[in-house]
This record gives sequence, C-alpha cells and structure tokens, in this order.
Amino acid sequence: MEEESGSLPSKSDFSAWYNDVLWRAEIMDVRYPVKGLYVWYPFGFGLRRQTYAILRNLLDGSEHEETLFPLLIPKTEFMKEAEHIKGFEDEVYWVTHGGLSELDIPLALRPTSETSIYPMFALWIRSHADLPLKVYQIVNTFRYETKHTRPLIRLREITSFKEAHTAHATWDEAAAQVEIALSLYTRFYDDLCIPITISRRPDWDKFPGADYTMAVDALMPDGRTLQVGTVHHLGDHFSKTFEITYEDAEGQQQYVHQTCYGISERCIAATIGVHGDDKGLVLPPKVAPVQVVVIPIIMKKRADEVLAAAEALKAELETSGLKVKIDTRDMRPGAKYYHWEMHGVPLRIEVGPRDLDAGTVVAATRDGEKMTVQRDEVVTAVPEILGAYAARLRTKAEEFLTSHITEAGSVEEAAEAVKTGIAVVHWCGDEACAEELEKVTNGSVLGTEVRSPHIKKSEGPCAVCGRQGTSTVIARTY
Ligand SMILES: Nc1ncnc2c1ncn2[C@@H]1O[C@H](COS(=O)(=O)NC(=O)[C@@H](N)CS)[C@@H](O)[C@H]1O
Repeated sequence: MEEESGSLPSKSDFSAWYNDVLWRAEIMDVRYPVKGLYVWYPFGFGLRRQTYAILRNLLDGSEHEETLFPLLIPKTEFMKEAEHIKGFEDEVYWVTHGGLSELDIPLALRPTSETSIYPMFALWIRSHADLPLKVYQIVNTFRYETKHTRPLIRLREITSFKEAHTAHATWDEAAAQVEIALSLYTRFYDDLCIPITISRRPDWDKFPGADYTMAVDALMPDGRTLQVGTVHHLGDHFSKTFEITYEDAEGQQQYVHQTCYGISERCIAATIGVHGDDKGLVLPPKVAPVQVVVIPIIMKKRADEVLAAAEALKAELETSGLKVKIDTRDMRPGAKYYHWEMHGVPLRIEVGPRDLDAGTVVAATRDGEKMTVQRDEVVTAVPEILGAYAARLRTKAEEFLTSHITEAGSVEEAAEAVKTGIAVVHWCGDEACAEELEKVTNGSVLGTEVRSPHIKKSEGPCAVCGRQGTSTVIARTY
C-alpha cells in the first residue's frame, strides 16, 4: 500500500491517531460499505494470528478443547432464556429467507453462542464422568450495536470472538473455573505487556443470564477504560433452560453449573492503543508479525557485499525462529525506518560497509534503544534485546496505569480523576448511590472486588451516602 502523504497525528489526539494508524500500519481497511464491518489487511491479520495463537496456547494448555458451532441459531432456541433474550433482543441480526423462500423459523446470527452450544451440551453431557467440559471457539459474532461503532473496539461483526463455555458438577467448581479463566486472561494480557484491572461488574451490568460477571479492563491513553474480557458465572440458569443434566454418583439427575468467558479483537485495540507512539505502532515481540527487520545500508560500491551479508543475517535469524523481513527497496534508509516504525517492528538491524569491516551490526529497538552488536553474537543477542524491550513496554504501561489511578475521598475528587483515568471510591452497593456517582463523575461504575496490584482494596464510608462501602472502580469507558 502506498505511503500516503501527510503524517500521523500526535497520539495526544488519540481518536485521530488511532483511526490513522489503523491504515498507515495496514491493520484494518475501514472502507467496507457496511457500518461496523471492517477488513483485515494482511499485516493486521498477522498481528491477529500471533495474538490469538497465544490465547489458543493458554486455553489448550488449560484443558480446553477447541470446537466450532454453527453461525445460525433457530429462533426457537434463541428465545428460550428470558434474561438472555432481554439482553440481546435489540442486537440480534435475523436471517428470514433462504433464497426466495421465507424460512418457517427465522435464524439468528449468533451474537454469542450460548443458545447454539447449550442444546448440544444437553446431548453431550449424561453423567458426572463427562464433567468438567471445557470448550472454546474463535468465531465471528454479530451484534447490531447502536452506539458509535469503531474498528477493533465496537463492531457489528466481531470477527475474532474467542468464547469459552464450561460445564461443572457444582456451583463451586464453576466458581473455581471463573478464577482459572481470570488467571489465563491475566497471563494473556501480560504477554501483550498490558496491565489490567479486574473487578466484579455491578448486577445491572452483568451478562444477561449470569449469576455474576468478572470483567477485565485496560486503560487507554485517553483515560478511558476498555473492557477487554469478561468471565461469567452462569449458575444453573442456562442448564435449567436447556435441560443440561448429569447423573451423579448416587444416580440422581443434577443440573450442571456453567461459566462462559470471552475476548474479542479489543485485545488488539488495547495493544495498539496502550503501546503506540507518535511514530506508529509499538508491538510486543510475541505478537509482532515482523519481529526483526534487516536494513542493508546500500552505497554505490560494495552494494552486493552488503546485500549478501544482510540476506545471510536474515536467514540466520529466521532459522533461530524469529519472524524477519529484509527491506531491499530502492529508497533511502530513513524512509525505510519510517515505514517499519509505523508498523511497530520491535527490532531493526542495520548492515552497512563500515559494519562489514568492523564485524558488527547496529541494532535499534522500536522504543529507541540503539546498540552495536558483534556480528557473530547477533543470534544469541536478539532474544535478550527483545526480552528487555518487552520488559520496558510492560513497565511503561504499568507506570501509565498507576499514575492514572486516584484513590478519591469524595465524589467531586472522583469526577476530577475520571477526566484522565480511573477513580477508586468507597461505594455501599446501592444502585441509587451508583447513579449519583455516575451522574456527578460522568463515568461508569466498573465494579467492586477490585483485583489489581495497583489498587489496594479497603472498606470505608460510601462517597455518596456515608454507609459502609468497599473499594469501587469508576472510569469513563468505551
Ligand atoms: N460490539 C463489540 N465489538 C467488539 N468487542 C465486543 C463487542 N461486544 C462485546 N465485545 C467484547 O466481547 C467480550 C465478551 O462479550 S460479552 O458479551 O461480555 N460476553 C459474552 O458474550 C459471553 N458469552 C462470554 S463469551 C466483552 O468483554 C467485550 O470485550
């Protein structure tokens, strides 16, 4: 794709920066003629592949099995669970025709897959020996979002919806699975070098049909939080609706207790938003489609020698398991640096005539570290350089988060804090007080039972009514 004229807006104008970097870094083409649907460029798709490979490995390594359920859900099944319907009825797309003939039963495009999966769970689960059952799928789902749609953040077609669904013998075992899911999500976001907060959503914000919802939030550069994952304890609401029972050791029929937990491409929006800078993407090594770019510094003389050395270096790095590109385009080095910095490539290695003579190369990390490396040590040095780079990304993102969390003693203080980040107040749990908190702060009550190394939980008088309250997170959200 041609390097367009003009330059990337400053990241301080986050909305403009975000929209611009998505096409300049070839992540998403937003010109598709349906609102809320976007096209993955190949480079962006590479970022998606790497990101979801991490997620797959974490799930597969935690006794989940990947599966695939149909996209279309018969209205008869979809309309079975009252809460679920209420939560999704104004978001569901319906297929009403097959060709020219009207369907006798309209089919929903899955907004999420409880009502396609659980009728099958009822067939699959017969005895406690079938439990625990842990499956996941990574599919596209469809939600007719009426709020402002944004690529990777608020889609009508969620193209990368990882949804896990588990079934257990007891409520407690399902609750234990909620904790396992949260620890998997914590590891996943750590691999993306993204610090998160976890909290229990207030009841009015929990997943339709759930007992409770634990949510994972990331702080974006504009001070708003992005819900980048959720884990729901479904109790036996769905198993009673879909008759998912098992025979227990005493020969009794028991309803299973379930969980489900989802992550969408918002994880990529967070990676782009949290780490990016004024020059473009800054990608963690584990998800970068190109981890190292080799730039031959080609002068008139010795061009062939430099090119051969650069190709040899590329081959060696690839053999060591890295994703490497060599940029031999006929353009000045600075234009090449600009291009690969825009694409967030973690490490650039320059090879020129002087380097050949000195037996060295110049390594430059995407966050600005530059060093000379002995040519014959490059293959062992690169993993260390990338490790140190990832640690710096993590530290920088943690510092941003911790410096944007305010323990607020009053509603007014919370209102000030949410202009640029997260406020922690004491809230009694009463909905009326939450409404007052949201009205005055212009933020949302994200939740209680806050889990974050950066937020200490405490008790104290509710910031609104003075009754006994607990630490509660408030922020402006996407
Ligand atoms: N319109 C959307 N665009 C992008 N991501 C979304 C959208 N709606 C939800 N998500 C993401 O998908 C995650 C899971 O969605 S959810 O509704 O909370 N939960 C479920 O659907 C459950 N079935 C767990 S899979 C959310 O935490 C949020 O991060």
